[in-house]
Amino acid sequence: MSLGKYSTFSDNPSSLLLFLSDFLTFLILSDLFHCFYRGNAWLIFKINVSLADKSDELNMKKITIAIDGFSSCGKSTMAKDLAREVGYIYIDSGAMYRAVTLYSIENGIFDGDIIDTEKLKKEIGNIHISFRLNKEGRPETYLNDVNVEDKIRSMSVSSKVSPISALDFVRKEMVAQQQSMGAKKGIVMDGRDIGTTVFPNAELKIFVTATPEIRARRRYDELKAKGQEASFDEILENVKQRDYIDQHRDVSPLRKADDALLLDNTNLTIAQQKEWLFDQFNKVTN
Ligand SMILES: Nc1ncnc2c1ncn2[C@@H]1O[C@H](COP(=O)(O)OP(=O)(O)O)[C@@H](O)[C@H]1O
Ligand SMILES: Nc1ccn([C@H]2C[C@H](O)[C@@H](COP(=O)(O)OP(=O)(O)O)O2)c(=O)n1
Repeated sequence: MSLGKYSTFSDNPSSLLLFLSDFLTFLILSDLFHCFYRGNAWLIFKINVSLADKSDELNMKKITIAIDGFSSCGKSTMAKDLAREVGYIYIDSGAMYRAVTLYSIENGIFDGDIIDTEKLKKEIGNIHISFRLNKEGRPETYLNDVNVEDKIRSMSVSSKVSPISALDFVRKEMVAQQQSMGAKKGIVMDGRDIGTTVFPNAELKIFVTATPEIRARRRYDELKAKGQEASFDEILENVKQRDYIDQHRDVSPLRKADDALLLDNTNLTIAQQKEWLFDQFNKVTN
């Protein structure tokens, strides 16, 4: 039997070296081939996975998320976090009622605590509210193209916003604007009536609550951190008053939608409530 060029090991010992060197070359080449093949296979796998990811992204069902609850319990904090992470639009519906209140204060619609409803009704069409991202990517509220983000959080607005938001024609206008903002889904909106009136078919509804004292403490800390004048007792009183007015008004009173999940975050940190909300989002979307 011919062993070709290796047939004469015994005759020529150098042929053994030749055989070993060829064998080694074969091993190296086969290893290289393997690496190359596996490398390409890995690359193809990665391309497929990322294409699948992309198509998942493109086909992913966008949902509507409604977060309602009592004043100052952390609704917008959790809503903003979720919206940023999942690439949804975030709308603070309370900011819209606050902007209408600021407009009313600045345009002679208030006489003390009395509201000139006829004047406001005539002017409601002149009130244009929009949200724009600031340099840090956080949404800020604009009233007729003027940034009013800080002004609308002041105590003078907080103390007048509940009666303004109880007016039916104000609510009708705001709800219409909110519904058009959420027409394409992929939105997180927080407020008082989002799960009950604005988006009754929202796929995920959350109702947040915490004790009035802890909510007042959170708001107090926030105002202090911004360097604004604040009295804890005044804030606590305002929180309680607004809870009452918001729950007892005729139009869209604050209440938990039957299909909303209840979250009492009195003893939760911001990170814990964020994690809880993400879990709920994943349950609905996966
Ligand atoms: N779980 C929490 N623990 C402590 N502070 C919180 C928590 N959630 C929110 N906050 C803080 O409380 C304040 C009110 O929160 P915010 O999200 O504006 O409430 P809401 O939108 O319900 O009025 C903010 O300063 C926020 O940073
Ligand atoms: N969807 C909404 C959102 C807010 N409101 C009203 C009731 C609230 O007292 C005011 C202010 O809302 P906002 O969410 O800014 O109030 P807090 O941040 O919780 O203090 O607006 C409402 O009636 N309906």
